[in-house]
Amino acid sequence: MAGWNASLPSHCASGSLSDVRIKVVPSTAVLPGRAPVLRVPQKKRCPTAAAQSRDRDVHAGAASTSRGIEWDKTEAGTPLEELPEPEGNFSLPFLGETAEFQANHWEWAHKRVKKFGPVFKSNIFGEDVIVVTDFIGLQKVFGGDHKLTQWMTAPSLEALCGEEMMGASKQKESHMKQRRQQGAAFTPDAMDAYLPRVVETCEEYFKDWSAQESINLVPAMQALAFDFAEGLVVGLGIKGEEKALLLKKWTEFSSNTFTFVLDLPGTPFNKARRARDFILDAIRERVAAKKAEFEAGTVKKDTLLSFFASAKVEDGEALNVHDLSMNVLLFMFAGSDTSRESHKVLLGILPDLPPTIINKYDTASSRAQRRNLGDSRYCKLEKLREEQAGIVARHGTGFSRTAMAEMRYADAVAREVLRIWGPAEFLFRTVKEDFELHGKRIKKGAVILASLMYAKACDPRVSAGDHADSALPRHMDIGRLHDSFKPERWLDDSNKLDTSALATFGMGVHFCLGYPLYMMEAKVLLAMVARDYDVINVTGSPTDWGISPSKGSPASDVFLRFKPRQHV
Ligand code: HEM
Repeated sequence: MAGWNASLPSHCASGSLSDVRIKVVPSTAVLPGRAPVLRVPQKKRCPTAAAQSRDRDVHAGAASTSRGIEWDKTEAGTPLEELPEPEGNFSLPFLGETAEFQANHWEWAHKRVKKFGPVFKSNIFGEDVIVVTDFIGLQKVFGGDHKLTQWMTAPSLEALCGEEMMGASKQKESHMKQRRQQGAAFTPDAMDAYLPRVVETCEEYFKDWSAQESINLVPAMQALAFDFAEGLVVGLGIKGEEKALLLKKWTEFSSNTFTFVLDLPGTPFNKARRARDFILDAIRERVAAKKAEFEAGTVKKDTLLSFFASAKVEDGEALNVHDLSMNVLLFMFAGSDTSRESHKVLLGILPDLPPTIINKYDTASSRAQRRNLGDSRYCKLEKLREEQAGIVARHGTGFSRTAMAEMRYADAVAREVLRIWGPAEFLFRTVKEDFELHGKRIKKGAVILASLMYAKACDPRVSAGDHADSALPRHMDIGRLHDSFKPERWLDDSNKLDTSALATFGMGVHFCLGYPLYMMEAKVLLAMVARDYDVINVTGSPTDWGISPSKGSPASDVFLRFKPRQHV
């Protein structure tokens, strides 16, 4: 869901922050293998130990996420009241720095980090915010969730998705309970149950795409992500006009969720509210049927809804049809826009993958052959193909938990795409208690804008200093895949890269529940391309991905051709 998290939609540009606050939803349950874990230290340490640990953290960067952080309120033993507040400017009255921030998030942050350090003040969307730009800050902010900080979202999203449900994310007890319940839909067994549908959906789309001369990337990914979300969350099984109408209503809903809460005919909020009601009507019967199936003991657990219906009852509290419907709405919202944005880049960059990933095929003669062919637009997927060839030889062409687990290179490709161009650029929190960050006092009541994107840009595990002179460092530059795109870094344990390095799925207790589901979709997509297709960019010009993931990316239409090839 593009709105759960990070990047603000452009139509929110001029509102006040209280009208556009980012979203996010519920849940703790079963997190994927190397999800970032934030541990609370047992006791406060002396200033020297704290300083040494800080140095270690600076050098280890986000790697420290995986072994826990120190989020005592004061780091150096100085009383909080004596610490200075972060520096920064508010720029123009009312407008603050919104325009500069929106024009280019990288440059805006980079200039200020150089001047004020990694935590600074700004004014965005009419509100004073404290901007946090490095992993140490992210660890403190997200590690402090429910204690130092509190999750926040836009009032409009809260109104549309149910205040009781959204409000649960703000309080520790209700959030943890919600997360336990919802987490039942994201266990490895649940993932097994979703896999056939993911495979079937991908097969249908590839069949359709390969029958066409070319597909327009953005609308194609919109349809695919909606099908994934609808099919996996609720499983209506609708086709044709009925599905097209639901997608239309879904688009009306999701593109108008961050707005002023003004329910008058013609307002964006009104459009979103009406679309929401249409969707709830469309799913209500299905939801009621699933609940009845569960009560009769005949439920087949193959969608998130079926797990929610079961888990809630197993937890001692049966969810009624309305609550289940709101869960469905929320999870479709959480999963569809974010996945759409990510799949778009995942498939969109394939024709431009650099030969550096080719491995043993990247010989002098193959390079010469490519030069002779003179067609640099042909997708260079050899290393992925090689991995798939091995998996098919060992497990056959079907997809199983074991086969998926062996797709390590596909996993690394998906991660590397998200690291460079993850859809969640930033998240918001409110401050519950004063605390110290980088020697500054962060005061209760402040609003924090945590820049996931900038933190990734200066991640010392990846950056190796190439961030010093340029706002957009080479390792994050999607326009220079030869320099930036290195899936191999995820396979080398000495890099200490864990899921925190993606940042785009958040961190700590609100870490994205849908992460394993997204990765499953991404790996099946990559596996099918690698096995069966050449991907050719037929746009006529190289893809311009734009300034940042949330800024109308790609900048113009991209047309891809999926050309069937010989089986590996
Ligand atoms: C590439 C795809 C995705 C991205 C980039 C993404 C990003 C995020 C981020 C950044 C957060 C944390 C927000 C915060 O801490 O304020 C989050 C939370 C969440 N995401 Fe995702 N998400 C993706 C896919 C999904 C999918 C497919 C689902 C489910 C179908 C999902 C469900 C959730 C839920 C339920 C939460 C709330 C967890 C909590 O608050 O405890 N996400 N997501």
